[in-house]
Amino acid sequence: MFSRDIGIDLGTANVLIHVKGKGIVLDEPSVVAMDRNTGKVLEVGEEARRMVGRTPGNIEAIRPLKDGVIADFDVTEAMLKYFINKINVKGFMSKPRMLICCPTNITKVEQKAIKEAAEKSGGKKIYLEEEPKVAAIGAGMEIFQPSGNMVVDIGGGTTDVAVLSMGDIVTAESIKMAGDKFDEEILQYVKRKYKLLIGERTAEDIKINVATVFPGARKEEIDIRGRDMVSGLPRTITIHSDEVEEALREPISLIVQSAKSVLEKTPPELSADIIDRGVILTGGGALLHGVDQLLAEELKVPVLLAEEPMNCVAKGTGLMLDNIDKLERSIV
Ligand SMILES: Nc1ncnc2c1ncn2[C@@H]1O[C@H](COP(=O)(O)OP(=O)(O)OP(=O)(O)O)[C@@H](O)[C@H]1O
Repeated sequence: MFSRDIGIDLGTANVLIHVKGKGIVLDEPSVVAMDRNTGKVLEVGEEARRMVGRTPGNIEAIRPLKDGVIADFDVTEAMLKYFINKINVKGFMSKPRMLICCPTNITKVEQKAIKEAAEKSGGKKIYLEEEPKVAAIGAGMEIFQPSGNMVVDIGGGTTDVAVLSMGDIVTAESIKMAGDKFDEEILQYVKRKYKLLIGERTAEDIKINVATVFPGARKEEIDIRGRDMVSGLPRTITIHSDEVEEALREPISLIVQSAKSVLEKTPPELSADIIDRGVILTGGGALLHGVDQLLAEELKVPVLLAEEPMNCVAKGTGLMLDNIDKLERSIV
């Protein structure tokens, strides 16, 4: 018999759904393709992502969550319902309880709206939880002990830095600098340096395949294609790791600064624990080459990359659902 509780990581870049007793059952990009004229949803998730930058005039591929906030609420609601229905085609979950992790900076009105959307998708009771806390739990940190744990969660839209103790956030910061902005910086760099226009997907390929943020730590190169800004014709160039390191130097320094400022506000006893336990990196952006090395050098504490960093929040919702009856009192 299947359990009825589900956990949802409603991310800027990806949505993951964890069903109690089954694990992660859905992992899809947060993209919706719509017909501009009729407002009809055409595709959701991976199929819609393939269309980004390749749609004809009447079709639009939308990312409804941007910069860690909900940019288009109706589309977010449609996407959430689509994914919940997708995992529940056989109707095995009637009236599940849902634990949803959504961007940190959303307003009370948006929180209420997400709850309503989840209720309309069949949820019996909806809980919302803060992302860094769930990411830390999913990364295996013992956050319920009276000791300091620090997590840096680098997603698509936001980076959340938090120090947790006894199950709660002690100090935290959330900045709108994460994976999407890295792509944008790479795109702008190629435009400036080579007068070549490239798409978001190409910029992401560069980031994943050749980028590093630790000077000299990676020596790769990749051929990329785009449109020459002068001739208007397609052109291929080769881009090297060192160039991408230069392009990402400023954006990554904002993440380093944010982590430093959280450490500066952390009570000394907890700081001492962080020296012993290290900082844990979660989120897809944590996979960016050299982030762990750079943070370790700058913060002067050990920095460890979580196992499967992109799944930490979804795994964390699963662990929280195991204790949901105990947690009911403490979460919204
Ligand atoms: N190997 C990699 N190297 C660098 N970046 C990567 C890698 N793999 C994935 N990413 C980036 O991780 C980001 C997505 O991470 P994740 O799924 O954790 O975000 P999210 O939870 O949807 O976002 P948010 O937490 O901001 O709402 C994307 O920007 C993606 O390009």
